[in-house]
Amino acid sequence: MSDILSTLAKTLEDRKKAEPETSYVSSLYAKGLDKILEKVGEEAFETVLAAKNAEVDTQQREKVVYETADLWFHTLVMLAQLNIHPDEILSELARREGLSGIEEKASRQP
Ligand SMILES: N=c1c2ncn([C@@H]3O[C@H](COP(=O)(O)OP(=O)(O)OP(=O)(O)O)[C@@H](O)[C@H]3O)c2ncn1[C@@H]1O[C@H](COP(=O)(O)O)[C@@H](O)[C@H]1O
Repeated sequence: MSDILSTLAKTLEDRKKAEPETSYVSSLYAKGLDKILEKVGEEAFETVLAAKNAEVDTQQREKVVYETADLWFHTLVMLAQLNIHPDEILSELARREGLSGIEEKASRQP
């Protein structure tokens, strides 16, 4: 796992013990899963919008990076709230490596 992802995962875990007044992450935990999911949905929408704009205006590229970072960050908060470590997602991606999406779909039970 990249260093930054690993460090962030640890920070998100530590924030479970912090006060909501002093930490944005703790304030999200305190508001609960529904609020975190609302943020994930909001950031996903903003990412899609930025990507669509970047298709016609290459100067919007930075906005895609910024919004995707917001989306990944809030997704990591969601995982932390559910006690799922990002390593589990990376392991799943590693498991799928080399497995063609077309073949995998064709092998699914009807
Ligand atoms: N990577 C991030 C990160 N990315 C985005 N954000 C915050 O996410 C929020 C999302 O922006 P919005 O404009 O949608 O938020 P908002 O309008 O305040 O939200 P609502 O009130 O509408 O829900 C902003 O407050 C950003 O500052 C982040 N906050 C924290 N981190 C990381 O998390 C660590 C712990 O943060 P704290 O818990 O705040 O110490 C930090 O050291 C960083 O490494």
